[in-house]
This record gives sequence, structure tokens and C-alpha cells, in this order.
Amino acid sequence: RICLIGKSHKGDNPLLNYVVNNSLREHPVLTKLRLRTMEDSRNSMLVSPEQAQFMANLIKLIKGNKTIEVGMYTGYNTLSMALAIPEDGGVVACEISDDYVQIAKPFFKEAGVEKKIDIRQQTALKTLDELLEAGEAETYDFVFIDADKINYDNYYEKSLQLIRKGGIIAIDNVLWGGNVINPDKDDVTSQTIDQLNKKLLKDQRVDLSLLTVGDGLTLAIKL
Ligand SMILES: C[S@@+](CC[C@H](N)C(=O)[O-])C[C@H]1O[C@@H](n2cnc3c(N)ncnc32)[C@H](O)[C@@H]1O
Repeated sequence: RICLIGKSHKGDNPLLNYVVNNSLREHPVLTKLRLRTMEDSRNSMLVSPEQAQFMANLIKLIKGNKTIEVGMYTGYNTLSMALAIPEDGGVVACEISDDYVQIAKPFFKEAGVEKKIDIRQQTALKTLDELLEAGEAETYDFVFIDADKINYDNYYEKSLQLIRKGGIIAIDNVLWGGNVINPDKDDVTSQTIDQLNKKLLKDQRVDLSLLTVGDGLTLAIKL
């Protein structure tokens, strides 16, 4: 697997440590949540704090108010987005696992932003469909796609319907450890991500950047 930069919380890259030490401004409750998440056996799923900060800054830049997280895990990025949006803003957080929802909730409360966060504990596809059925098409400013990779294309298409013009869809893990380059015949996940990357290149509905941050972060900006 090709390691681009890696996850900063693993602390094994001196240059990345320098970047984090000289640019990360982490809210104290985010720090607590990150440390709590490191106790979880699946902590490699956690977004890196500098990536979460970058996305929070993007949200502020576009004056984002309504956001969605597809795959909340223990809530680090959801909390980061909730802290970045105004008081009347909201985050719809999609997560199927009750264990992770229960870890996240006390931290949302401690940070005083629990009223901004609408946790939908069911499949993310169901939640995105419900938002569309509720007439919320083209009302969202920012979507972060970070759940099961097999459904990435579905998440992208539904997000594109939900996002307003000028809004941003951020898609995580689009390099899948480098395995998107000539994926093996039986590696369906890498093939799925590679197909989405190639589809996005030609997608005239969005402006596009694929950032070599972490495991690859695509930004698709709706035209
Ligand atoms: C990579 S983690 C998300 C990390 C998180 N975005 C963060 O910032 O730390 C993916 C999460 O998606 C959840 N998930 C997987 N399949 C899902 C589905 N179909 N619907 C909703 N959540 C799902 C998993 O339980 C897991 O918590």
C-alpha cells in the first residue's frame, strides 16, 4: 500500500507531526473525543484532525449552514462541523452502529452543540432518501461521504441532489491506500472507488479536485 501522508494521530511521520504541531487548533472537546476514540479497536477509521479542520474551514469559507456526514463513527468530524456552522445551522449525521452513537453523544453535549446535530441511526441511503422525500433537495451546503465504500456512487448521486449550487461534496479514502491503481479482479472496493474517480473526472455537473491528503480526499463543487 502506498502511504501518502498517513493519519496524523498515528504520530509516525515527523513532517506531518510538524504540520499538525504548527497548524492544528483543536477544540478541547474534539481532543477529548479523539483520545476516547483511540481506545476503540477500529480507530483507524477516525478522520485525521487536520483534515477535519480543513473541512471545517471550507464550510466557514462557503458560509455553510446545513451539512451531512455519511458515516459518523464516534462523531469527531460531525462535532467539528457542528462547531463550524452558525447557531441556527444543522448537521445530519448518518450512522448505523449504536455503539458509536453512544460514544459520540456525551461529547456533543459537552461541547454544547447537541441541538445542532441530528443523528439518524439507520442506513445512510435511507436517510438521504428521507431528506429528498422531505423536499430538502438543493438545500445543503456540505456533505462528507465516509461510510461503506460499495455505496459511494449512490451516496454521491444522492448528495448531488441534496447540495445547493456552490456547495461541496467531500469524499474520503478515494485512493484506498493506493489500491485504486490497477485494482485486483476480486477487489470490489478498489474497483468501485476507481470507477467513481473516473466517473467524476468526466462529470460536468461539478468542479473537481482530488487532494493527496490522508487516504485521498475528493472535493466536488456543484455547478
Ligand atoms: C470510516 S468511518 C467514519 C469516520 C468518521 N467520518 C470520522 O470522521 O471519524 C465509517 C462509518 O460508517 C458507518 N457505516 C457503514 N456502513 C453504513 C451505512 N450503510 N449507513 C450508515 N453508516 C454506515 C460505520 O459504522 C462507521 O462508523
